[in-house]
This record gives sequence, C-alpha cells and structure tokens, in this order.
Amino acid sequence: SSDSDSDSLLSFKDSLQNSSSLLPSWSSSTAPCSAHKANWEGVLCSQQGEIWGLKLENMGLKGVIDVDSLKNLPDLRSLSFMNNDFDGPIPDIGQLGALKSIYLSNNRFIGEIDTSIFSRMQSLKKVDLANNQFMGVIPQTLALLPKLILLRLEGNQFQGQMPHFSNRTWVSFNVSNNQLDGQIPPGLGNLDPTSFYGNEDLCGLPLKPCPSSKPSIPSIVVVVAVVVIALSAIVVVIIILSRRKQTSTSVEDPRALPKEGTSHDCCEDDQCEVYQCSSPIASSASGKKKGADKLKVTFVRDDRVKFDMPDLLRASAEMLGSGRFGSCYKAALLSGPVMVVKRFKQMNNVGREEFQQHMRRLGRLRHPSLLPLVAYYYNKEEKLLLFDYIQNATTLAFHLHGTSADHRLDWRTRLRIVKGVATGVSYLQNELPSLIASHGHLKSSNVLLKAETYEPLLCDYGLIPLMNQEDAQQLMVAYKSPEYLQHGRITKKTDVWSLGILILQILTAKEEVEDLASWVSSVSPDQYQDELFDRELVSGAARGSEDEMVKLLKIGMGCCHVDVEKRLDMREAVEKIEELKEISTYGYHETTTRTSTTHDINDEDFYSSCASEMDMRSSRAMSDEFINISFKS
Ligand SMILES: Nc1ncnc2c1ncn2[C@@H]1O[C@H](COP(=O)(O)OP(=O)(O)OP(=O)(O)O)[C@@H](O)[C@H]1O
Repeated sequence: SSDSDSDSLLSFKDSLQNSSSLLPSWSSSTAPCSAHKANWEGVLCSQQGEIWGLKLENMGLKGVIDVDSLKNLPDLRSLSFMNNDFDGPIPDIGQLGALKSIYLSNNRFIGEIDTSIFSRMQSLKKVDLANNQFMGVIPQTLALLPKLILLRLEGNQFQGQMPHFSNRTWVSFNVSNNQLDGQIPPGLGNLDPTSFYGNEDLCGLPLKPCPSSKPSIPSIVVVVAVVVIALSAIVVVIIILSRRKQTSTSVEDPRALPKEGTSHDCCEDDQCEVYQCSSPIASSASGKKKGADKLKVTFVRDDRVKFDMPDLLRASAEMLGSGRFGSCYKAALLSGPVMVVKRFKQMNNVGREEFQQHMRRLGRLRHPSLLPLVAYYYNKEEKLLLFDYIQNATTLAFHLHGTSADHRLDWRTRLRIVKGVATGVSYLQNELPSLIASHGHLKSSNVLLKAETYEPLLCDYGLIPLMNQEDAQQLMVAYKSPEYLQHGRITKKTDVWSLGILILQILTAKEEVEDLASWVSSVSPDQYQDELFDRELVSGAARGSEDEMVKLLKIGMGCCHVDVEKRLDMREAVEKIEELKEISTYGYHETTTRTSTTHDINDEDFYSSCASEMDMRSSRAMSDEFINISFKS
C-alpha cells in the first residue's frame, strides 16, 4: 500500500546521513506517488502509482543505503545513486532480486564484490559501477546474467582475467581503466577498443594480439585459412538470412520491427522488453507504406553514395545512445557507407513541406566544424536524420570530465577546439539568420572530437524549429539560458551564453552549468592558477600560456553575462577568441588567426602536440552522457 511504501522510503531516508536537507519533499504529509506523478523528489512512479525506481543522483548523498527498507517496495525495478558520496562496500543489492538496473557510478565504494550478489539478480539488464574503487576480480556471476546489456565497470581497480560473457548485443560495455590482464574473451572482440583501454596487460581483439607461444609458420597458415573460411561462411549465411528476412517481413509487416515506445524506448514498468538492436532503425518506415516515395531517403548532399530505406533497414545497426530526444545508431550499410542515424521522437512541430525545406537549409551548410547532415527520412510517424559516422570520435565532455588524467587535452588543443566551435557557431548564425538560436543545443557532449586530431565537430545544431515546443523547452540547452529561465526569452545571444559556459568548462573542467559563471566571477584573479583553472591544463602548459588562458577566461565571462545587453555578441566573441595566441611547447607565439573560411582542418602540425594523447573513452563523461540514455528499464 502507499502507506507502507512511504514508511519504507522514510526509513530508507533515515539511514542516509544528510538527507533531511537534501530530500525535503520526502515527508509523510504526501504520498510518494499520485498515479505516475511523483510527489517526492527522485521517486519514479508507474501509471498505477507504484514506485518502480529511485533516481537520486548528483546530491552529495552519503551514509548507508538501507537495502532492507527498499526490499519492502515490491515494484522496485531501477535504482540510481550515481554521482554521490557513498563509500564502503557495495550494498547487498542481491536482496533486491527483481531489479533491472542499478547505477552506482561515481561514488567512493570500495572493496571486492561478493560473487553471490549477482546470482540472485537474474532480471538485471543494466549494471553501472563505474568510477569507484572496486577491486578483485570481476564477478563471474555478472557474465551469467542472461539479460545484461549494459555493463560499466570503468575507472575501478578490478584485476585478473575477464569472465566469459556470452554473445549479446551490448547497449554499452566498458571496462577501461582497471588492472585487468589476459585475453579479452572472444565474444567481446567486436566492441570498441576504447572500452578496454587503460588495462596494461589486456590483449586480444579488439586490442593488440596476445603474445603467442611462437607456433610454427605452417600451423599459423592452417589456422588463418580455417578462420577465414569459417568467417566467410558465416558472413554468407548472415547475408542470405538477413535478405530473406527482409523480403519476407520488413516492408509488409510493421510488427517485424520494434515500435517506438516499446522495446528500446523508455519503459516505466515491468512490461518492457530487452533492447533489440538488430534492426531497430525505423519502425513505421518499414511497414504500411508501400509507395516508393514512402521508402525514400532524401539526400541533402550530392557527394555521397545514395541508398534507400530498405538498404538502411538491412544495415547492421549498433546503438550509440538513447535519450529523451530519441535514439542514435551507427548503421553500416551493405553497400559500404557507415552512417549515424538519429531517430527523433519529438520532431513534430512542422509539417512535411517545412521539414523538407529546413533539411535543405541544413544540407547547404558547409563548415569544417559542423558534422554534416547527409540525408533524412520523413514520414508522419518517423523522422530520421542521417550523418556521417566519424570513426573513433570522442566527445569534448568525455575529455573534460573523465576521471582518468590520461585523456586530458593540452592548452593548444583546447584553444583550437574553442576556435573551431566559435567559428562554427558564428557560421551558423550567419547562414541561418532566421533562427534565433541557430545552434540551440551547444554543450560539451554535442561537440564530437575527431580521433587523434581532436578537431571539433558540432552536432545537433539547428533543430529547435523542428522540435515539439514543449519538449524543446525541457530538453534544449537554449531554453536553460538565464534569459529564458528569467524572462522566457530566447535571443541571438543565447548561443553566446552556451559558448561562454563551454569555454568556462574547457578552462576549469567543471561539469556544473548553472552556477559555473557566478562561481568563476567569485574567484579572485590571484587564485586563478591554483583554484580555477583545470590542474591538468596548468601543469602541462608552456610558459607564457597563462596570460592567454586568462584572456580566454575573460572572453568566457563576457559571453556569460546574465544581462543580455551587456553580454558579448557572437561576432565580438569570435574576434576576441581568434586573437588568442597559441604558445607552442617551446614557448614562442604562433599567430594562427583563423576565420571560419580559412580554418585549416588538415594541418598536421596544427594538431601535432596533441596527437600523442590517448583517445580514451571512459568514466564520468561517458556516464554523464549515459544518464539520459540508460535510466530506463
Ligand atoms: N556522427 C557520429 N560519429 C561517431 N559517433 C557519434 C556520432 N554522433 C554521435 N556519436 C556518438 O554517439 C553518442 C550518442 O549520441 P547522442 O547524440 O545520442 O548523445 P548525446 O549528445 O549524449 O545526446 P543528447 O544530445 O540527446 O543529449 C555520442 O556521445 C557520441 O559518442
């Protein structure tokens, strides 16, 4: 009953050390849920008013996680205590046998994990223990969980060999930055290598081969020949099967593919199915409409290999992310191209004509700092935007907020990223003058960085006009600007504010957005080096760079003026940014003033100082990106 649920939650709250100030809404005067609406912060309620999850993140919580109290919540399926201050051994979550997801990342949990915990949790789909101090071997029982599709263990001190995971389609898998050794189990060989980086003694696919015990050349030849023959046979069988399946189901039968809202979208309760990533790209696109037009992918660039919806549905798809906006897949077409397909849920603000017109407008944009829109698919129920897939790209968020210092960017690289981003946003303002916030969603996870060169590529720009307004207001960064929050206004300077926050994040590596500008202005200049600038930035910088950093800081603050009138405008901001000098590691100035048209993306020397930085994906930033995606079923 609701009374006993609230009693259980209140006794759970009592065992936290600092909850009374942090969870004021948790009180016996209201029920935790009124149908699906939660009255208590962080409580997730089903349509029937049952408590199916707790999402208590970023609250500085500490103390004991009282599993005994949570045990009394019969409908509890999901728990997230990410980004808090919990320490000590892992709580005995094995008592919560019905849980489907558990997120404990970015706390200070320590010690070995009893292998029996997971053997009692056969429904688990998502386990995120990243960035704690767990040690010992990775429990074998994790590998035996039949439904597990997300496992994040990065940034701990796990040792020894990895258990053997059976084949499955991972939504996310990461064991980077531990102390694992030995061979990566074969079923994981096709994952992104960054998922394994930072474990010195780990070997085998997708990393370097394990040192062999010197087999003779003829035996190598025989083994290779057998493997090649076996792989070719498998590939042929897969192609034949997928073609058969395609012709027999996809175009005729809309049920053949998962529908939006069921298998890979948010499910609030028990009803949800496991993610199925095999052919998830379009649901209604595949059914109902038989006319050629209905299956047409429209290209907005004429320099790419063309394909249509049936080709896309036949592509092998891998989910890159899934959030409130929709989902994002990597799709490798049989004909060769590899695309990123973004499937948007809330893109019904305009009709077909206007949508197409806007796509053409975005398709005409050409700038080295913009991820180019290549094509789109439109029908009433389904909107897909297709972009180039950037091999081994990371995001700026990952480099700024990851916990491992190995992938931190140096000053020159950061300055070049700022220059690239600023010229990109300024180009958008010039080319899309009818849009008030031409980017509208500028944040560090929407800045892709190319592998090795770290050239920035802006994503998710120019979408505000298409988004359902209510959703846009909740989700888009532009609507979180001070002028929107205070006066409900979006202005031409809204993107400047986001650029300013990005600059402050680049200099400080702080994740906060809301208070960042006021915190920065509260620090006195003589404390900049010690307290404000990211330590990793200052320690590696060449002599003389500090002055340039302070100048960039001033520009960032000028972009973050709460008063829109006093805030820099985009042109001023870009001019000032371009005047900043890069100081090489040898201490001399390089005046690389670049404009949006002369920005030279192929200058190898331009990026040479950062090319040695490891392209390592891990930890906080990734989990940050995954907050949207993963807290679901
Ligand atoms: N064109 C691309 N090439 C390579 N990787 C990409 C590309 N676009 C996105 N990604 C990767 O896929 C991940 C998921 O992308 P998505 O846009 O869904 O994430 P997000 O930025 O966290 O979400 P949102 O913008 O909705 O908050 C990104 O973090 C990025 O690592």
